[in-house]
Amino acid sequence: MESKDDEIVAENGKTEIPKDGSVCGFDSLHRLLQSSLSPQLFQEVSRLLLGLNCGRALDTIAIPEPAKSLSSKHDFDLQAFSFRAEKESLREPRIVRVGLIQNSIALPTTAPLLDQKRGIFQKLTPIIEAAGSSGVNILCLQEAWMMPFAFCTREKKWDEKHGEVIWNTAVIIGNHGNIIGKHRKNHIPRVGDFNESTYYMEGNTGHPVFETAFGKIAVNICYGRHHPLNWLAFGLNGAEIVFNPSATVGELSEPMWPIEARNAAIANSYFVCSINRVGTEIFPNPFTSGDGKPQHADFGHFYGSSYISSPDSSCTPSLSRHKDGLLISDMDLNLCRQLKDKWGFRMTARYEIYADLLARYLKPVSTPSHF
Ligand SMILES: NC(=O)NCCC(=O)O
Repeated sequence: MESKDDEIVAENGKTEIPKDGSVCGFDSLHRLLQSSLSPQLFQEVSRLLLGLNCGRALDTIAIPEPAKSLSSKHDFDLQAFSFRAEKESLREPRIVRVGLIQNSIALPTTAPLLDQKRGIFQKLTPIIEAAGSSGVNILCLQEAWMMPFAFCTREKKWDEKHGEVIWNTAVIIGNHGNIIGKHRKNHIPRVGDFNESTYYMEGNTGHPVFETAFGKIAVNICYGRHHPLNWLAFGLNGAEIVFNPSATVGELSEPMWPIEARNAAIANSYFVCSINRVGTEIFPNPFTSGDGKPQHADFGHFYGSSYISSPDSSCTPSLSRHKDGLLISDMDLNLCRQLKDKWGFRMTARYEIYADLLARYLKPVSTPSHF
């Protein structure tokens, strides 16, 4: 449901941010534009904002009735698109259907941990069923999807089983329930309230790419999206789709969100699937983060807005800024090779120069003996 009831500009001239996390009463910027502009203007604005895929706007996919009714019954955003590739003479299209789920937590952070986990499982069940009934081949959830993003308070309340080295790990599960592999988050943030380095260490799994029945996939966990060489490494290892399960808040990163993943998709000729959690999570004990802000108990608004970027620079509209959601997309993986051939970024790269620079940059500088 869309409403325009929220005031956008207050009497003092300052922009008011709606407290429900909507974009002035709309689910997303795209929906705001759609409702505010004439169809012709909206089409032109969408072309400029989202780009074109093989010269045309993305097609939407007809969503099966069972998925539609789950979305209206459980009030989650549901959108579906399709990225095409040019027809090739030697290869058949390689179309894979991907689903991304964004969600808020189900219970207050003060509820017993197991109840919280159960609550999230319960709210995710219909969304996962909608993905299944839509024929999704690969489904990705957000970072730390089964818990509040509690890595702000620096408190540690767990038993001795968790006392040793911990990593933030994404597990890749095959379509027979088998574990295909895992990836441990490479870059751990120390920014704003993201005090994650208190909890877990930098990953040691490198940049694995998993060869699945549906394509070569990799996972770049959240803050890793700010590191272009991290994206590059997944590309050099052969990824065709890189998932970026995230947890980030509006005040910190929202202007960066539509840019970084899209740029990575372009620069590395692969698809990027960006997922962010939804909602405001409030913790029992106020905390500070050494950034001069007064102590506070909430993490700010996790702004959802999950979306998919393609190697040809087109992207889907994003999911809701404040509601749970499922984004489905078909993608013809032949597009990765086609864009490599067109732009030749891999061929024209000067890796030897960068390798040399990095080797020199990493050499220890000699320090005076009195240090
Ligand atoms: N979860 C996480 O790494 N968040 C860091 C903040 C950001 O990268 O926007």
